[in-house]
Amino acid sequence: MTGYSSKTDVATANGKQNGSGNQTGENGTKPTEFTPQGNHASSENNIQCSLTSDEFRAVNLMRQDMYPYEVIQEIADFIVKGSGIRPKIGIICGSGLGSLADIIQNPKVFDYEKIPNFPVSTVEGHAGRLVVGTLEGANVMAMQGRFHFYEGYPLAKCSMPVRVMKLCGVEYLFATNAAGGINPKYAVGDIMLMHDHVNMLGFAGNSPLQGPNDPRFGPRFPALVNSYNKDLINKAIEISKTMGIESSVHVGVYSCLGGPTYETIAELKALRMMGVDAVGMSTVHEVITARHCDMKVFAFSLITNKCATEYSDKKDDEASHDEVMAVAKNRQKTCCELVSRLVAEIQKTA
Ligand SMILES: O=P(O)(O)O[C@@H]1C[C@H](O)[C@@H](CO)O1
Ligand SMILES: Nc1nc2[nH]cnc2c(=O)[nH]1
Repeated sequence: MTGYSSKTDVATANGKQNGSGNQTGENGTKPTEFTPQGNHASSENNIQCSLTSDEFRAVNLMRQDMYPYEVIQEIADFIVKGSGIRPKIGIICGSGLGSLADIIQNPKVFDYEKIPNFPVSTVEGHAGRLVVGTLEGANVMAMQGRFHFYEGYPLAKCSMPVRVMKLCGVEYLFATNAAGGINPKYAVGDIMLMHDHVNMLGFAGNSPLQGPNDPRFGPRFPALVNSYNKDLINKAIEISKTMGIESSVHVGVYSCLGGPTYETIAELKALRMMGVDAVGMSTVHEVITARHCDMKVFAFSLITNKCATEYSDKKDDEASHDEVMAVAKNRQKTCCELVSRLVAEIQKTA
């Protein structure tokens, strides 16, 4: 694991304050040094590496998997001061659902590259911007672009922005995603309100909460049985009725796999046997992180493709990111309306 244990490590990992690599860490050890040729060498065991110093820093930055409370606080302060807004609701836009952030009024936009210590988005359909403003009179912040495990980011890094949201003042997390429909009753374009999940990455021993626990965020052993807020699910169902889309809205179980491959038929059969209705590559670690710090969670999947669960299913049932993006684009108006109306409900009762 490439976590860091001191502030010196934070600086090193980000190549910011420690660019020369010449500082001594809190534990007295010298961090990796960068030679003038661009190669780096450990002063203690003289390990040589063919990466240039910039490449080494980039890899380090990507693998950085622990963010101390103080670093998260600095990022949150940067956003709150820069926007002049303390958001109450945080929205994570799924693949192709970036328009959820476009409906925010009086937006203050932060490119991820310009936010200190923030990762960058590498996936098509994830713009890589944080948008802060108002929606239906509520202060909100939206991630137009999330981070996935398959991009090479550790889970703690994928969901680090959720902790930033928390320290910005966010009480409600709205997490959205594009997902494959496994439940045979689901059609492409349907919306599944998440009421539970199966954490496949957790089964494999991976968690965003792995490593030392900071009790300022939450407890060592958080319970997850009530992760998806029932009031918000019920409100969303009511809203779907007023929108006339209730027949295409379901309540179901989501599972996140590591990706970037879509699933084999045997895997999809196994997931179905486990009670999974929709499968994707995100959200679960964000929800775990949000529940750990006691945020209320609402999450939904837009079903962008139907998963083949029988070998006799047609060959053109193969998933593709182009299809995912196209379906999300088609359904973005409906998703935006659902989100706005739910935000309005929360704001009404505030
Ligand atoms: O960010 P989400 O979970 O919405 O994106 C899904 C999972 C992969 O990133 C991508 C595959 O098409 O869509
Ligand atoms: N894992 C996974 N992620 C998706 N995202 C959109 N569709 C799918 C899918 O079929 N499988």
